[in-house]
Amino acid sequence: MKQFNKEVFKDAWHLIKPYWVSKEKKTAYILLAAIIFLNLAIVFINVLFNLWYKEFYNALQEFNEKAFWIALGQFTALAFFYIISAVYSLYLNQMLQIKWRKWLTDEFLNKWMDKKIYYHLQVFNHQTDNPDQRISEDLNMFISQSLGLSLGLLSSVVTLFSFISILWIVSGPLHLSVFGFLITIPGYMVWAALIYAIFGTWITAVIGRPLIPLNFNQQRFEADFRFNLVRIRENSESVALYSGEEKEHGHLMRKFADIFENYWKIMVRQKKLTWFTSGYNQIAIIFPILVAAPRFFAKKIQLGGLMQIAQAFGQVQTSLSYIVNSYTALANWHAVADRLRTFEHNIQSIKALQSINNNIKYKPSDYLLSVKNLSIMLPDNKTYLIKNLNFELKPTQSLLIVGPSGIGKSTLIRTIAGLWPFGDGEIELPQKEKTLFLPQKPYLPIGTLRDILIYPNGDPSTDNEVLKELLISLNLKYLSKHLLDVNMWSQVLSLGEQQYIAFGRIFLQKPDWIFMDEATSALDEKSERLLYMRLFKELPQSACLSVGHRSSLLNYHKIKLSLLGEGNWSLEPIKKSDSAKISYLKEEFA
Ligand SMILES: Nc1ncnc2c1ncn2[C@@H]1O[C@H](COP(=O)(O)OP(=O)(O)OP(=O)(O)O)[C@@H](O)[C@H]1O
Repeated sequence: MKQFNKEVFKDAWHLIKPYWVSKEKKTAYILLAAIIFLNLAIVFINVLFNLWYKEFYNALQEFNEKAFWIALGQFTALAFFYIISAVYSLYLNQMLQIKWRKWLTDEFLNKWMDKKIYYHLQVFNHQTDNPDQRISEDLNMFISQSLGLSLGLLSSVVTLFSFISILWIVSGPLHLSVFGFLITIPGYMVWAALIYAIFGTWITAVIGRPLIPLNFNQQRFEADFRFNLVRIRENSESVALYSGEEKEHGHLMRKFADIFENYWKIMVRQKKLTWFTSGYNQIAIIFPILVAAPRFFAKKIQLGGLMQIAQAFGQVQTSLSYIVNSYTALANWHAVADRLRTFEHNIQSIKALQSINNNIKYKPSDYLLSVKNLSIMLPDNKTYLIKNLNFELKPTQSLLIVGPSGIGKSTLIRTIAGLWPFGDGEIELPQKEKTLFLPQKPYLPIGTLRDILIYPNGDPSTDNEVLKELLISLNLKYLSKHLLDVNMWSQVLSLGEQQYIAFGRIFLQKPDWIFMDEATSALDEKSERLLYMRLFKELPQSACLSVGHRSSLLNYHKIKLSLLGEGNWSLEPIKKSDSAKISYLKEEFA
């Protein structure tokens, strides 16, 4: 963790400021003003309570029943306003927190999603650990702590100054005789409170300081453990097939051992701290009475005065302790702000890398995909996957990219999609809405099959019957009954079924340009054939670019682009002999 310095506050200000100058600033300022007002009202009511203490206990001491009932009436009124202020101060505080959090979450999601940064964070190897934790927990903590700390400090400072003056007035001077000299300490209870609070909070800080890094680590270990559990859930089938339970169990318990060890240290430290703080708090009840007792027994103050002193002392000591203790909260707040700023910095450096690595020029085109002098490299910007590639693809045409594993076929598709920035050349590409990219493992968002089929560019008003018919035509009749069931479909459906669904998206969304990266690899050859035939029948005008290893794919494409390694490639029409079966297949389908 960094030391506290100007940079820390500058960083935090960077995170705080945007909301307070945003479109929502008016509501935010109104809420903040109301919360500050209510907090100050609470301090004021506490001051009135302090005066009340005097009246009430004096009435008791003097057996004055009338004054007793008047004091009870005053108490009821004060308590009434106190309760209203406390309830609305918390309510409005939470309202401001959630509004601020909503706004900031939206901002962070924008930054993370913008220009495919979430993807490039991984490609450029600028991984930020657990971005999910940063966007959910850290933002939440940052906002609640920023508000909590600043409002808490404000209340404590105002309380401190209000009660120090009261304590000064009610405590009176203390006359001491030291070695024959008469020493007078004016407002001696104020000094007693100061010494007590500073001594107490200093010891608390010494004992409690190691808790700061321990709590910081605990959060990290918990997030790590959770992440590993989620990975098993997402890969449950593979783990089950490998019967990897024992290994996974061992791995998870090793991760949990970090939590356990760290928590043990927290426990031990917390125990030491509780020994001290509970003693300190107990003594705080009796300490002011002890210190003020000599003046009470000397009949210089009444019972009411004694109770008033005790209460004012408590307020001064609590607010002082809060101020001194806030450094713990500040350290936590600092850690959270630091994590959020690192995340933002990483996003910024990705943007910078994106603008450095932008030698591939993308131009919009209506009628063709054109690749000119395209070279593609690995992220080291030295190793060529493809050198000076040139080809064109027009509507109705089909191109098949072939080559050994790891040669760069998917990377070419990524480059055409604008995801891979390492290289140079020129790509003319139809608009995004007219294209559909199908990866080998289709992405099925969590939701209904309806949501999945219309993802990403489908018409949201598509009739359910149309979607059911589509599923039936894809040999997925049994799924048509579950069109509106929410499920983690990517874990329920076989990979082949998922590839069928991905084709369903093509038939539904009818893109003019279809890019398929081994999109039929999990299907049997007959299914593959039927899907391609249906594609040519229903979307005769569309252009299709596929990547694949299977020779059967030659039947469905007119041009072959072979990647040969070290950047070399060849482009040739697919010979009739290669695709001899195609006319027969067409007939079969018709
Ligand atoms: N994010 C990345 N960082 C570094 N190297 C990468 C990254 N993604 C891919 N590569 C490398 O780029 C090369 C080409 O990968 P690509 O996925 O394009 O191969 P492919 O021809 O599609 O292989 P396959 O047929 O197995 O799918 C591989 O050597 C791979 O390791």
